[in-house]
Amino acid sequence: MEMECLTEFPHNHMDRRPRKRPRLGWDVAQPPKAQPGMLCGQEVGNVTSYAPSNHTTSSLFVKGVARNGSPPWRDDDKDGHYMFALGENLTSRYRINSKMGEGTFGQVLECWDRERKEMVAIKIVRSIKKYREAAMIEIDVLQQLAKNDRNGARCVQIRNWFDYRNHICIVFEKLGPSLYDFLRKNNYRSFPIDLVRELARQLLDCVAFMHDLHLIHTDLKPENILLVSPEYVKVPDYKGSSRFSSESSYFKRLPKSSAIKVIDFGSTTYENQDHSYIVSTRHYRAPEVILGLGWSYPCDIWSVGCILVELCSGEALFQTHENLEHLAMMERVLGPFPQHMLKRADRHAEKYIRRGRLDWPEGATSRDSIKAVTKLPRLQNLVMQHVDHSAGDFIDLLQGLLKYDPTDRLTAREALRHTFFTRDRKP
Ligand SMILES: Nc1ncnc2c1ncn2[C@@H]1O[C@H](COP(=O)(O)OP(=O)(O)OP(=O)(O)O)[C@@H](O)[C@H]1O
Repeated sequence: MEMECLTEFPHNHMDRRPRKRPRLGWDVAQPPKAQPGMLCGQEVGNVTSYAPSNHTTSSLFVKGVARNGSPPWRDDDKDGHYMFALGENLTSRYRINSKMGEGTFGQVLECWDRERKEMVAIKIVRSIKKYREAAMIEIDVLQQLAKNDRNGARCVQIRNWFDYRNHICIVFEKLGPSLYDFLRKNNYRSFPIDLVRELARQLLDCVAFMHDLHLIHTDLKPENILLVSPEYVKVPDYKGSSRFSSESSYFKRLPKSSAIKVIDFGSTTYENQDHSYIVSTRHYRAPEVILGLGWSYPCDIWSVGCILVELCSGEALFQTHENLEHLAMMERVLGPFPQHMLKRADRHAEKYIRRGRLDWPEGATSRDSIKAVTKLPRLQNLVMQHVDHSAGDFIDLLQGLLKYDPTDRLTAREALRHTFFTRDRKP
């Protein structure tokens, strides 16, 4: 089999399913006030020496500009994002190399750490009170995860954090592309089932680890699962190619290593907190969240179920932006909701329910919406379209992860004992 080995996975973010806001270029505002890089945080992990790196010596200045110091002060953009130029410093310790991503909380920059002599990923949180506060909770969670995960193999490792010009900055080990980046670059081709199994095992292991610590991630999605390495191979793939296909569609990419880590603990919550508000990114949101029934650990398990279907089919399972359509899609793929869940729906969700059943298709907003729901296959058929072997085990696992009633849903530990993982498979 012909294989081409490549190393770099580009981080460009054009997306036909845009969930992250595309960012425009930054402008340069320049009040003269230059502020030194203020390092208020603490080194995290097994680094023994820590020296604040906010001092610069005259030898580092070139024509009055601190080569190893901080750039002149600039205003943030209107959303509170930090403005930067590639190549300049973020404190004297870190040099900005490229932009890796952006989310609701801020931007993630690839930076060179002069002290540890390695590339790191730094999340620069927006200078807005609620995001700063959420970042402090994320730091707390990251430190707790690091303390309990000795090998640091499941969750991204925090290296350091500091408060710089009113932006909380969290320094992470640098990881590779997200599973979503990978699917997108692969023209949304599915992953082979043996790879899905490896990814599923690690993801469930991470979720079980977090749940044991009484933590609920609440935002599991392919964007928040990163491959550790950017390396991939190209293998021939003639499935679905036509004579009009471009050459790239005859090949598909496969990661060289299946190792993954979970990121983004900005929405992580403790089990004993109030769980009535809306959580999760739409496509991965559990029915109890939509129906306002309250949620707990099982909402992560539902997200894992949706993610695994997406990895095996290449496409998000519930591509919708609307509650009633979303619930109707669930019924199409998984069968009718239990009456007792619809009866308990809160006041906001009552409008989707009529005489004890979902108000569908009567309540649909358009014909297109009805079409989008009707074209969805049953779960079994969807999996059978993409999986040749292990389909039975995989379907059974998914049915356990996607149980409507959260109390019936598999726990992460139960899922790890499922025959999809344990059955002896001779090569
Ligand atoms: N350690 C890392 N290594 C490489 N890339 C990273 C790392 N951490 C984050 N990224 C990239 O930056 C993006 C945004 O990161 P993250 O999800 O933590 O930000 P966020 O603002 O909390 O996002 P969200 O809007 O999903 O809450 C990720 O999708 C990923 O592409």
